[in-house]
Amino acid sequence: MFAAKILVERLQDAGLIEVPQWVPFLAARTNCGHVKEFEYVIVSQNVVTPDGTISAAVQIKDGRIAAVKAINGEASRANLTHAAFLLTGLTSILDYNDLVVGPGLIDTHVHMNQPGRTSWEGMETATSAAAVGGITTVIDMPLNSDPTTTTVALVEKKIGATRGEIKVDMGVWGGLVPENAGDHSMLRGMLDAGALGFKSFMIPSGIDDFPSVNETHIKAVLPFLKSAGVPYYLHAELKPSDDSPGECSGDEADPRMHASWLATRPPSMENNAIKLLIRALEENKTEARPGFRIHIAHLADAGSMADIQAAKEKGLPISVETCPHYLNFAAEDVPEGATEYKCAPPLRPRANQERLWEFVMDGRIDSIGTDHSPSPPDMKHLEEGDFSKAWGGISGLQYGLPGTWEGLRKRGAGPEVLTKLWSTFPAQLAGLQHKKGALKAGLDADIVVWDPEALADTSEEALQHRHKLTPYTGLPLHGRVAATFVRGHQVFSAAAKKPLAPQVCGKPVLRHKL
Ligand SMILES: NC(=O)N[C@H]1NC(=O)NC1=O
Ligand SMILES: [Zn+2]
Ligand SMILES: [Zn+2]
Repeated sequence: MFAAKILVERLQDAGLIEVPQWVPFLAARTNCGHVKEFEYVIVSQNVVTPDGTISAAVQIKDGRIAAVKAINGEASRANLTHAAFLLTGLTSILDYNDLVVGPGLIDTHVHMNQPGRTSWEGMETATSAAAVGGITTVIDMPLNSDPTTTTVALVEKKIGATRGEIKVDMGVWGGLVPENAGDHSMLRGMLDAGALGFKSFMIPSGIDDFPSVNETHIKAVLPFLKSAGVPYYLHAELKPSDDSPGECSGDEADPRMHASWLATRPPSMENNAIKLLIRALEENKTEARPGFRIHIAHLADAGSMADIQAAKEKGLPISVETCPHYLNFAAEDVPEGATEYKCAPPLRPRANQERLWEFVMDGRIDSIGTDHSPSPPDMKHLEEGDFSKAWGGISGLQYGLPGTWEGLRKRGAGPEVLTKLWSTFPAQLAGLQHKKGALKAGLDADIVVWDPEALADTSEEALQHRHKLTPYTGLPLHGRVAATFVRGHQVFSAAAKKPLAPQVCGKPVLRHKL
C-alpha cells in the first residue's frame, strides 16, 4: 500500500497523472462510497469558503467538516499534501491541486417521479445523475409522483420510498393544494413528518391530482406559513381568465414550432402571478417567523424582475429562482419539432435571456434549480414534433453545474457566485443552513470538486437520467465534476474505475431532524 502511495506521488510529480492522489491506509470500519476512511483531508488551492476562495485543507471526520484550515506561503502551496499533513496531522489526504473544492450543490427543484411514475424517472436514477453532477442534496417536488405528496401519510410514503434508493441526500416539499390549503393541522402534520416547506401551482400543473390554488387559497394559507416559518414555493403563472386554455390550443398555429407554444404563455402570465403574490404579501400583516418566504420558481420573464426587486426593497419576504435552461437556450434557437425544449414557462427570446443573466450576475436572482421534469420519450411526441401534445418539462438534473458555470465563466464570475446560487441560498431557503450549504466546521461534509477549465461530459453514455432525451446532449459546457462527497462519503470520483459508487449513501433530510 505504501509502495502504491509512493508510485502515485512519483507519477504526479512527473506530471504523468493529474488525478488526485489518494493515500490509502487501513481503517477499522469502512465508510460508504469510494473513500473508506472516516477521517481524512481534502486539499486544494481553490477551496470556496464563506470568506472567499483560498488555498486550504478541509478536514473531515465522521461525515462532518471538522475544520477548514488555510494554507499560507508559497512553499506549502507547492506541496499541498505536505502542508495538509502539517496542519492536520492526518495522513489520509486527497490532493486536488488547483481544482475547485466547494460545497455540494443543493437542487431545490427536482421532480423525482417516485413513487408511482418510476417509468418517468425515479430516485435511484435521479440521485445517480445528481451525484455525477456534483449535487449533494435534491429536494423533491410534490407532483409527478403518484400519489402526489399532499397529506401526512403521503409525505411519509415519499420519505419511506427513499430507503435503499438514494445516492445523495434528499428532502421533500409538501404539496399545497385546494384540498389541504384550509387544513392547517394537516399542513402542520406534513411539516412534522419531515416536509421542508410547501409548493403550489397557480395554473394547471399537467398532473390532474395536483390542482392549482387561487388567490383565496394563497391568502388563507399565508398566516399559517408565516407562523410556521417555512418557505412557500410557487409555480407563478396565471391564466388570463379561467376559461382560457393556458395551453397551446393548436388551432391556427403550427404545433411543430416552439413559437406557437411560446405564444400561449406570454410574459404577462408570469407577471400577473408575481403581482398577485406580492399583493398577498403586502396585505397580510401577520408576523413572519424566520424561514418564511415566498420563492418564485423558475422565473423565465426578466421583465418581472422590477416588481420582485421593488417588493424586496419594501422588505417583503420574497425570493426568486431561475433554471439553467432559461440561461442556455433561447426561443429563437429551438429547432422545429424539438419538443425536448418544451417547458413552462417557455424558453423566451434571446434578449430576455441576456437580462436574466444580468440578474444572475448582480445577485437579484437568488437561486438556481434545474426543474428537472423528465417524462418517457413517447410523451414528448418527437415523431410528430408536436409542441401542443408534448409533456412540458426539461430533463437537466445532471447538468446544473456546467449549465450555470459556462455562462458565469464567460461573464468573468468566480466559483463563489456558483456557490451562492446553488448552495448558500438553497440551504437557507430549505432551512438547512445549519447543516448544509457551506464549507465550514460543524456542517455536513457535502462537497463537490470540479475543474472550471475542463468541459463537462455531456455525452449520452455518461448520462444517468432514466431517459436520455435532453437538450443538453453534446453541448460544450465548462465545469467538469471530479468528485462528489455526501456527508463524507465519496459517491462519485471521475478517477475511479467505476466513477459512480455502487453503494446507496444518501439519507432523507427531515425538517424535525435539522
Ligand atoms: N408538472 C411539471 O413537472 N411541470 C413542470 N414542467 C415544466 O416545464 N414546468 C413545470 O412546472
Ligand atoms: Zn413549475
Ligand atoms: Zn417544477
